[in-house]
Amino acid sequence: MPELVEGVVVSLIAGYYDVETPAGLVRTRAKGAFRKTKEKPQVGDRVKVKLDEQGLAYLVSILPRKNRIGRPAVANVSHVLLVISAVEPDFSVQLLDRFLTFFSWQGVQVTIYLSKSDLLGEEKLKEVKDQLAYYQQIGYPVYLDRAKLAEELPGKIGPEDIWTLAGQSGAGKSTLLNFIKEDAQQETGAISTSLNRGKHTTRKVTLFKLGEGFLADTPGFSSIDLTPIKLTDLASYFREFKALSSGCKFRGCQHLHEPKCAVKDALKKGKIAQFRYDDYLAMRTEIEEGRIPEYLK
Ligand SMILES: Nc1nc2c(ncn2[C@@H]2O[C@H](COP(=O)(O)OP(=O)(O)OP(=O)(O)O)[C@@H](O)[C@H]2O)c(=O)[nH]1
Ligand SMILES: [Zn+2]
Repeated sequence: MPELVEGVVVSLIAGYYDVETPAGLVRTRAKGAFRKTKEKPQVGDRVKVKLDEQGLAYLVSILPRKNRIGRPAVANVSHVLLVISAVEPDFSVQLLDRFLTFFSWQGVQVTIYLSKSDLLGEEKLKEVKDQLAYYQQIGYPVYLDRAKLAEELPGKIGPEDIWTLAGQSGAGKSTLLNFIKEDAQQETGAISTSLNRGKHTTRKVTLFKLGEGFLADTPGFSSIDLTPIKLTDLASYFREFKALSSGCKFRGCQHLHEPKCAVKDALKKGKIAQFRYDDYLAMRTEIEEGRIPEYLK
């Protein structure tokens, strides 16, 4: 009786799929019949693997995919570590809001890391910190300290979780990834083999074990496209709006000119930041007109 096990595709190498299973890492080939179908297994896919009597392993099916994001693409991303720089490129809540909205739409949770805070003067840094405090308050974990992030990250990655990095070009994704990998390597010698393998496949993506799940071993991605978002859904991706929307008089309230709107009420009282609301309006226009800002391309 051939044995069927479930696992996660952690890398693609010359026609082979390496699958992490409860029994360890298994190098598999896609089954002939399955290869003919259009669907190709991707890194991050949960798959079923059949082990035959000769000890050969075949990837026989892909379980339903939750999402597929980034370049190179990773399937089933559960969390993004969003790197946003204090300078070069300059910190901007507009940029941050667009990333957060995109990931919310994709059903991905976000942890924010502010890079290059060392390059900012005290006064400017305080401004940025104040703005980030708002995001923390609405539920996004925020880190400014790289060492603290690297230390706490493994504990945040639960079983089945797949994390990847994202952020604007030059934000510091590679720098952070290298730091995290070094830190992880010092903690556990066990993952060093998969880390080394990753080094030779920089254009491809590899998942390495971190915490109880995985972190993608690539600098992640910098471009996102918001234009496919349905306009009437946009407000639901602003988490503090969503939390309040049950208090709006109208179901499906877009928080524009509707009477008795809980979101506009909170805005007036200063509970919702004006910059968030302004961004909501700006993004509505962008989606309506089908254009996205230059820095997101
Ligand atoms: N001072 C300082 N410099 C940093 C920090 N993080 C990154 N840098 C520098 O910022 C530059 C860009 O960093 P990368 O890590 O290459 O940025 P990236 O996000 O991977 O960029 P892309 O590959 O273009 O997407 C490099 O010169 C880094 O050395 C930081 O926390 N402080
Ligand atoms: Zn409303």
